[in-house]
Amino acid sequence: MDSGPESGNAHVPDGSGAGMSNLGYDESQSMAMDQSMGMDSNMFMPQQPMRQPLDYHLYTAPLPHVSSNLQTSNPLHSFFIPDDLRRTFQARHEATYLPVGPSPGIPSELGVYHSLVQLEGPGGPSRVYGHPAPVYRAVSTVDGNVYCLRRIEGFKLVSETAFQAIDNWRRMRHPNIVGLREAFTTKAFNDNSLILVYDFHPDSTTVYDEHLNPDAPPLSMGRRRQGMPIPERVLWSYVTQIANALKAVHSLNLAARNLDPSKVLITGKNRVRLNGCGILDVLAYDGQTPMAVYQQEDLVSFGKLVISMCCEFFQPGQHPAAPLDHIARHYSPDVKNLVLFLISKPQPIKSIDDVIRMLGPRILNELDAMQKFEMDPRWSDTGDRYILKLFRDYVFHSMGVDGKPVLDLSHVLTSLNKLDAGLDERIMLVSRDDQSCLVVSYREIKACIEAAYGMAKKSTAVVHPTGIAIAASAGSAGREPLPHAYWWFFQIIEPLLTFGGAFFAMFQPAKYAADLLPPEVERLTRIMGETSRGGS
Ligand SMILES: Nc1ncnc2c1ncn2[C@@H]1O[C@H](COP(=O)(O)OP(=O)(O)OP(=O)(O)O)[C@@H](O)[C@H]1O
Repeated sequence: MDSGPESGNAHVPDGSGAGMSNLGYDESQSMAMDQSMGMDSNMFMPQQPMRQPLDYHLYTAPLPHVSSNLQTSNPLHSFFIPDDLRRTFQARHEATYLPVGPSPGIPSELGVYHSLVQLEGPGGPSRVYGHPAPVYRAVSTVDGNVYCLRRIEGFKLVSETAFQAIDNWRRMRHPNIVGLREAFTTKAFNDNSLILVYDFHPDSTTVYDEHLNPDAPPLSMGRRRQGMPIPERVLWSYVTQIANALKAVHSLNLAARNLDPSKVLITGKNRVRLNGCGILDVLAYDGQTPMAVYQQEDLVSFGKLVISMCCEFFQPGQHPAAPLDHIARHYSPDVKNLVLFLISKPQPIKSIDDVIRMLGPRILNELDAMQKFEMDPRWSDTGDRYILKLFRDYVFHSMGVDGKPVLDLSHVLTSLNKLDAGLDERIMLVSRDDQSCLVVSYREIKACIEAAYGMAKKSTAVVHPTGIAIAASAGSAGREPLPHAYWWFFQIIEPLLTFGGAFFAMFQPAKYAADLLPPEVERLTRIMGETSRGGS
């Protein structure tokens, strides 16, 4: 493993470079210029480049809505990603890659992690864990990804068996739980610390900070916190997602044990995830209490969490009469019934399944809100789309003779260029199960893409005006070098080809774009742009 801050930082350009280019700063070019002029860049440039804030005001606001405009008239702004979406990505990129100078007391390396940055200023002991529990952002040398490190200060491990639940937590992959990667102890901070490594969710906040904490730090880009009261619709959305997470946790014979507003992370619009899972399994390990006891405690804590989300005045330990009265006056009777069920004594025992049964129709609402479309699994297996699906595999998912994936950018570029030219050259497309085989020309594939794109344009403009913005930016052939435009096209339709579905009727740009524009895609796109400019 590398040691010392210098070699540790050698990994940073892989991740932070992507971020820097987003910020409009190309460090490599200026370095190259300095070197070609025989100068030592360190003489003239600070090691850490000064970062200029982005000129957010330069992004155009949406044009005024004109109701008489025909849907087909393609207003100018429909060709660009909506500004709020762009700002969200920008904020996430900054939160992930913004370089920060060395901080006192923070080691430059910690196991396979380097470039540690503390996410919040030093605080006192955590309300949930009893120990100071700062959170750091760090880059892994193993995969180059950014992770979130939770450090429990001043914790001395007495028995290795305290780690036995960690393996189960590591297996947990759930959309409403922050994934735990690993846990270890360290003396790198000059004390005994426990470190738990979680997935990093940039620009996230907690339910406590978003709704309950009047002194919460400001959000990025001047966004306002929602504060209290939490609208009933949002409350049910949170409750459904937390119940969903608890169901998964209890099914794996685990217990969350830290249901608290500060341990529910908001990682997107109304998307919540249980955070800090597994910490109390190590911290408060006794090796005797059966998991069922902790699971019953989870349900009571869940009830208290719902009360906290309804009444800001609720304090742990307070008698529930006043909060329940408040809930009865401000929310529908179902909320009060749910809370009463959760905090009352079990007879003989209650389970998360009972809660899910009580939520019944609310779960359907949540499902509706998340997937306002009819899934048609055969959509991508029929008609022109099937050819596109096979062509997508041919271009981007090549396999070697040994069955292993091969990433060959020249093959990608050549294929996209031929596609752009609409050559009569024929290629053989084979499905992944080797059961179908089609021989088609680039000209025919091009016609399929144009038909699919035209359909997307027509339908998304009617159903979701911003959908067309994504689709249009995917295929903005006039503004990008053409292979580049096709690249984007495939990035956008990738999940649609994979999952099927009447996507034209339900195109959810925020949902897809959030999944589709990760830094890796951006990095690859840049590489492609550079390769094609280099004339390969
Ligand atoms: N997995 C994560 N990814 C990204 N950011 C995270 C992650 N976990 C926590 N954070 C950030 O760290 C901040 C602090 O989280 P933490 O759980 O310490 O809350 P807290 O209110 O300080 O609670 P406590 O009283 O336990 O210290 C959160 O607001 C969030 O911005």
